[in-house]
Formats: sequence, C-alpha cells, structure tokens
Amino acid sequence: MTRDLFGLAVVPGFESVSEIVTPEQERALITQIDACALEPFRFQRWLGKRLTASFGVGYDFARGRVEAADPLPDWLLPIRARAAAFARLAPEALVQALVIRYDPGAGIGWHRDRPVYEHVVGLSLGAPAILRLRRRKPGHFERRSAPLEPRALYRLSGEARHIWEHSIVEMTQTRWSITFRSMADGVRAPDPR
Ligand SMILES: O=C(O)CCC(=O)C(=O)O
Ligand SMILES: [Fe+2]
Repeated sequence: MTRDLFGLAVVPGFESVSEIVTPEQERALITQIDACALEPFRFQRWLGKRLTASFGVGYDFARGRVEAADPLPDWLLPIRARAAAFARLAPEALVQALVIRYDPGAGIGWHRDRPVYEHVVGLSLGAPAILRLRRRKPGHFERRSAPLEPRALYRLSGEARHIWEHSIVEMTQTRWSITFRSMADGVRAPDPR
C-alpha cells in the first residue's frame, strides 16, 4: 500500500510498485507508443490535449458504450502480464490497453473510469506526475494525492476505483502511460476487430 509523508494510506485501493521496467525498456515502450496512431481525446465538441490509442476494447464516448479496437500488439503483452500479476488477475482479463501521451499542457480532468470496466492498472513512463484524488463530503471535497513515478505500476481498486475521482494536472514535461482494464461483471467485451 502506498503511504504519504505522514504514513497514511493514500486511499484504500490505491497500490503501486516501483521500477517494473528498466530505463532501456521504458525508452523502447515510449518509442512504440509514439509509433501508434495517437489521436486527441475527443468528447462531443471538446478536444483534449492528451493523445490516446486503444487496443482490445475502445470506448465510444458519444454513444456511451464499448466498441471493438485493434488487438493488443505483441509489445504490450509482457507488460500486461506484469500488470496482471501485480493485480492478481489472469492476463487475458485485462482486455483493454489504453496508451496515452501527455505533452506539456496536457492533463486529465476529474473523473472515475467508466463503470463498464472493473480493474484499472497503469504503467507510468517519462516525467513523474501526481495523481490527485478527491471524494465529495458534505460541503467540501476530501483530497489526497499519490506520486506516479516513471517505470512504476499503480492500481485502482475498491474505494480508490469506485468512490474517489482522480485527475492529473497539466504536465510541464512529456509523460506516457499504458492503462490496462478488465470488464465489469456482466459486461461482455466486444468481439475483437
Ligand atoms: O495516465 C494515467 O496514468 C491515468 C489515465 C486515466 O486516468 C484514464 O485514462 O482514465
Ligand atoms: Fe482514469
């Protein structure tokens, strides 16, 4: 369990593990992500600054449903295996991989991941970032934050996944991430493309 400076658990259900890949592997992963057909995150007329590509399963925000995406490329499979081991899941349960590049000025606003997914496991690459967490309390938000170190995996489950919202402030240096997700109980992954 990740703890803050005062030794408190950041939020139950947030866990991380450092140095899951070497700096050489990190560079190779970044090269692979940059070679993907990255597109700005779009929602209706809103255009996000972060660049993304989905594998396995995509999400159509306009229709509010999952859609088929290209299968996971081979270079993602060893990382998915490690992410699954960390989260104590079968690798095949992590049906989605979302790769993101946050150039300077790009971040991600407050949200909880879509309820069609259950487990969320992410690998951070490039510049370090802070994952901000908040949950609504009467009249205020309770807030926490957790470091996202490059080459570290983190996991959101339980309370951190379902109750708290998370966000990342606009980056000043480039960060890349790979987020794996499983489908929620009773939600079928679309047939692969
Ligand atoms: O970049 C990250 O590590 C987090 C991305 C995220 O929160 C999301 O895609 O839902
Ligand atoms: Fe998220």
